[in-house]
Amino acid sequence: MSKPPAAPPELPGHPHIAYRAGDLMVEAVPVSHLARQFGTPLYVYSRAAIEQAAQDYLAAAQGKPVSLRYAVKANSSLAILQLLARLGWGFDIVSGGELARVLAAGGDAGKVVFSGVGKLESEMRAALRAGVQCFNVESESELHRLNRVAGELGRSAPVSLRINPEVDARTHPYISTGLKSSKFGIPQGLARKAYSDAALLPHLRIVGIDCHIGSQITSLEPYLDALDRMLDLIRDIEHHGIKLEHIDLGGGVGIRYANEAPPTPAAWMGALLQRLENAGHGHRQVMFEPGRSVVGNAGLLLTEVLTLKSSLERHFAVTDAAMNDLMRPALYQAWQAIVPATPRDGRHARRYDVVGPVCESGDWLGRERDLDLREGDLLAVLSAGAYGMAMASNYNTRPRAAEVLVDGEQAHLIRERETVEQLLGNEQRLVF
Ligand SMILES: Cc1ncc(COP(=O)(O)O)c(C=O)c1O
Ligand SMILES: N[C@@H](CCCC[NH3+])C(=O)O
Repeated sequence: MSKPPAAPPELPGHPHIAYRAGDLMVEAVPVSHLARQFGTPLYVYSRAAIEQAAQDYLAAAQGKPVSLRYAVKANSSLAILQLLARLGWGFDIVSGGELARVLAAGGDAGKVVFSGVGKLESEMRAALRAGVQCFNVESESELHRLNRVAGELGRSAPVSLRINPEVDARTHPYISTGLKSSKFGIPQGLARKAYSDAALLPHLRIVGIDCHIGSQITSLEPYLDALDRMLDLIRDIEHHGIKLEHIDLGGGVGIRYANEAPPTPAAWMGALLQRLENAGHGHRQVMFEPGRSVVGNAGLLLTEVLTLKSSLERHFAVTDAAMNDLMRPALYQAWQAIVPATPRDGRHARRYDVVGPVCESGDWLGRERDLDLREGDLLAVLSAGAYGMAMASNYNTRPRAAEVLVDGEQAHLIRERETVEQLLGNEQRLVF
């Protein structure tokens, strides 16, 4: 007698991604259909999940002096930027390339903040010409450079200074940005001098203050600590006659990859706004730059199992997706759920390392995962909507994956799979 199939896993924290009748579905589309139609590896996003996450933030901001600026670096696909622009979001960019994407997606330059620790003069010029809302400036040197570039263009550059509040965000060290040892921002102790200097530069207009302490933060305390430090600084700076129109508190809340229980955008934003109000700053314009929490759990990476093999010690499932497609596991030892598109009955389950074909021992997507697999099966790496495709590379001359946006029963190809010809086409051969 055959064993009844095991119940498919629940996928908490992944709205619009669920098993139905034994198949993993994104909205109304089984991912197995997508693999057949578009091939693998394939990034798949749910439009409804993105819009729901974006609406959760908008609802939390409703009626409050809050501006939302999506961090383009999390997922910069034009179609996704379009969805957010249509909902009225502005954007947080870190390069001229991201500015070009925002403009191509119909984003409003007047709602763009330009972050980043090393802006090129050409990027400054492009941003000034486009009329961005402000530059988040990270050093004295950048203040002077921006002042000169703005002067040459006959413009005035709106600036907010990014301060390093020196709090431990208690996240992965590579994605902590507010530590004393971090390259980001102006140290707290030098902030007042930087503001006084900026006030004297004729082509700059001070509009705000900014901080960002890191990403994938799942508790409120580090944000509240950072806010308290920023409020102390604001008092000090304003006491010296400099007016600040807005305070930018950086990226959004963390997401559920495994068992994390991050606050909802409403709870998170509510706590920060409450703190501001209690400190007598309730009137102040506040900006947030969420990325991961808008798109992270709205996307998955679909991959086919190419080969099953075993060593004396371990079982390996070699997939057609690799670290060049999804870098987070290799770079941060990040854990992301890996689930089958069509679960089997579990009788042949083994503990697998799910690895890619790239020639690096660090090329793994997940380690020690209990899966019942055959070659040719499809797996989905969940929570891959943020910092997935955006960080993909061509290492090993592997073309980057295609991307599909599911909308109800429809699947729209929003980026074609790269071809090897395209990759080679960028290069020049030597002529002997
Ligand atoms: C300056 C800045 N703003 C916003 C973000 C987005 O953060 P998250 O994706 O955690 O919301 C980042 C990334 O950490 C960032 O560096
Ligand atoms: N790439 C990181 C987040 C980077 C945040 C940018 N400051 C991640 O995947 O978690």
